[in-house]
Amino acid sequence: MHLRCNNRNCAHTLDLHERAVACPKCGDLLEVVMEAPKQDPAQVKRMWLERRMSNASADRSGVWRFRDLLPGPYSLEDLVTLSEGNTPLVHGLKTGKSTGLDQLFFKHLGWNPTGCFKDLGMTTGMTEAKHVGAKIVACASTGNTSASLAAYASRAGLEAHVYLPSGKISLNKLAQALEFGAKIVEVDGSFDAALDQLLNTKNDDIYFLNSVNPFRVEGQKTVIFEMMEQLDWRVPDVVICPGGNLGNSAAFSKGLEELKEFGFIDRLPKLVVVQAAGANPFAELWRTGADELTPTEHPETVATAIRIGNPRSWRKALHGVKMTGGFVMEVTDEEIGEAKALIGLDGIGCEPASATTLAGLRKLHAEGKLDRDATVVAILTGHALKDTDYILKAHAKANEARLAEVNG
Ligand SMILES: Cc1ncc(COP(=O)(O)O)c(C=O)c1O
Repeated sequence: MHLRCNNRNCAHTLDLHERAVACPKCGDLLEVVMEAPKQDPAQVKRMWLERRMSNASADRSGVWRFRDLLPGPYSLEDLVTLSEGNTPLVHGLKTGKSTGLDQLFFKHLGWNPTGCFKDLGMTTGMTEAKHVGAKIVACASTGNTSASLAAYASRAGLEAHVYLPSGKISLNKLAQALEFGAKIVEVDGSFDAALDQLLNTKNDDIYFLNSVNPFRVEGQKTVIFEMMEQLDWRVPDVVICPGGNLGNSAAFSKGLEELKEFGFIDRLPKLVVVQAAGANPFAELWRTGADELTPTEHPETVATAIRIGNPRSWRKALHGVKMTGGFVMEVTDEEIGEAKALIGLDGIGCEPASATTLAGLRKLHAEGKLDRDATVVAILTGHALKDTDYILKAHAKANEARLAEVNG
């Protein structure tokens, strides 16, 4: 197991535990090259299931339960875990009707310890940070990464610095970072400016934990393992997820590729990535077929978690979309709002960025592009309570409209 440059023309390799986020030769992102488990896939699947019955701390984690396909080995006592993962696949009822799908499932990653999918990559990233002796961990964030980093840093006994676009994140997420004891650095501008500022900080004591960190990707890919287990290893037709910095899409691609390569599954679901129309550089790249991504200079969307103009993991995500025969699309803020309301009425709820998935499916349904018999898994990335301001404003608006109707 080692690190390798993601640029296939470079393919420079490093030791697994070398402290680098980018390739020292060409600057591209790094990835962990995984080896096939020693046991055959059927045995490994059985072992993963058996661990669900165990009360050992490593097995209670819905990430570390899959440690046969994760970096390591770490001593199990050293894992920085909050029993993350173990999130359900929830059947979509009203949402299913609205998309004409009988087999629509939501994989709700918002039901993680800090209310967001970030915990899945943070447990692996923070474990590695501790392993290499880091003292300070840091990230730039649209809110959720900072909340997760702050929580896991506290567990690990490390100092957390979070770089946030000033006034541009949900207060609930800011409150979480404060609650978990992070040092907040406010940056004028967007998430992209915050990430640039952090990456230009010359402090060798800082260990970077944005999703470009290959160890974050490793934990995040276990979403695919858990989803496949929950579907009794019947491969769905479509996995659809929101796209911001594209860490998730990159991680899901890696998870799928490894499962296929190591003989756990024999085909791949289409990976569909949905962006908000005001922050859509990846959708534009897909539409135009360009070779390089052109960043969106002033990203704008109500889905603040994906208000990102320069997604760093676009090459990895593009590889996954192409490999699976999937595609990239965009939806408007209005479509996101309608979809979010429907997910709420299904008793599930999610934050605005997550609702891009249902918005995308509704759009595809309206265009006659969804097969009723398809099994579709929509990834919900954040909990409804992550952005209560959005909900209260939306309902105040709806109430005003109702009042206007009543008063003629
Ligand atoms: C709730 C939520 N959904 C989606 C995303 C986008 O994920 P990614 O950056 O991995 O594309 C984020 C990123 O912060 C998020 O917080």
